[in-house]
Amino acid sequence: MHIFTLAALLRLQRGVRLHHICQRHLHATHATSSEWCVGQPFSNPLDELKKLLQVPLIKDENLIFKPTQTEIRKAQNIFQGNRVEPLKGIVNLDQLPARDLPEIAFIGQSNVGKSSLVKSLFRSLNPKTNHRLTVSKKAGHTRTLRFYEIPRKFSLVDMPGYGENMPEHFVRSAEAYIMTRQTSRLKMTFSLLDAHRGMTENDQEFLDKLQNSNASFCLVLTKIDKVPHSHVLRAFLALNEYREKHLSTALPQIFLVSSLSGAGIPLLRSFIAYVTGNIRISGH
Ligand SMILES: Nc1nc2c(ncn2[C@@H]2O[C@H](COP(=O)(O)OP(=O)(O)OP(=O)(O)O)[C@@H](O)[C@H]2O)c(=O)[nH]1
Repeated sequence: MHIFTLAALLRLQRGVRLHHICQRHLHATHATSSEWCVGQPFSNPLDELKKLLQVPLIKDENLIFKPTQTEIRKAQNIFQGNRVEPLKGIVNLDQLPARDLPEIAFIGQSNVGKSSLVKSLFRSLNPKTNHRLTVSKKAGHTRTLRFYEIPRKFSLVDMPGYGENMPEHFVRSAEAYIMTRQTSRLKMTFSLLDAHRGMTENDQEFLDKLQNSNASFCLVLTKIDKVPHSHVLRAFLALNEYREKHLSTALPQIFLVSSLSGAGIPLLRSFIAYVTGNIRISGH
């Protein structure tokens, strides 16, 4: 039986030192991006990583968000079957949208893949959004808070990145939005980290700020297509260990995604639909 509830997850802390276990039990592998189970209606890339370890990757499976295929399809319909309205980018918080919708924010180092992820969540059936959401190899491309609204359901907020080419207004725009908006509309902040680069000092600094702010946040490893599974596993375990030691308010679930291949995207859509109150998940 699932015991997953958001409130319960926020209280949970576990003390497993998986990183060290990993060093002893990791199978050598050169599996590549194409081997993530992208085509399956429900596929959590974490399931692929489990095959690389001889010990459980997750101590308590009950903590993992596991929607049914019907629930995943419902979430899919919300993202792909509705009109998406890209709003004008803002920098000043007094210009925040007035509409009373739940909001979800994506934050992370510049170039980590925030815009690509938002684009991937809405992909294909919304050509207008695809057109308006631009990505770039150049770090620091996104300069403003950009809201993508599904009317009457929720808004996704793409943010400028911290680190290289960070806009000078970052602290009073992006950071202030996350720290203050959580008391009203912001339901979850997704903190993105690059599976290829691993966690950087900038990431640690920002995650520590999130922890101290009591924001509801969870971690996402991006670009999992870019490196072998063994590399993703190491990045996952290092991040999980940091979470267990330092980020007691982060949700235990770490999402793995590739905006390029689509791996992990249906699961993330379901989670967003769930935390914004747009679908119910059985047993949770
Ligand atoms: N291989 C791979 N490349 C990706 C993925 N997601 C993003 N990228 C690439 O990474 C670069 C940066 O992507 P963006 O989505 O613009 O990153 P961002 O975090 O919004 O960047 P800033 O606007 O600089 O903050 C682009 O060249 C993307 O094509 C992914 O899942 N896999």
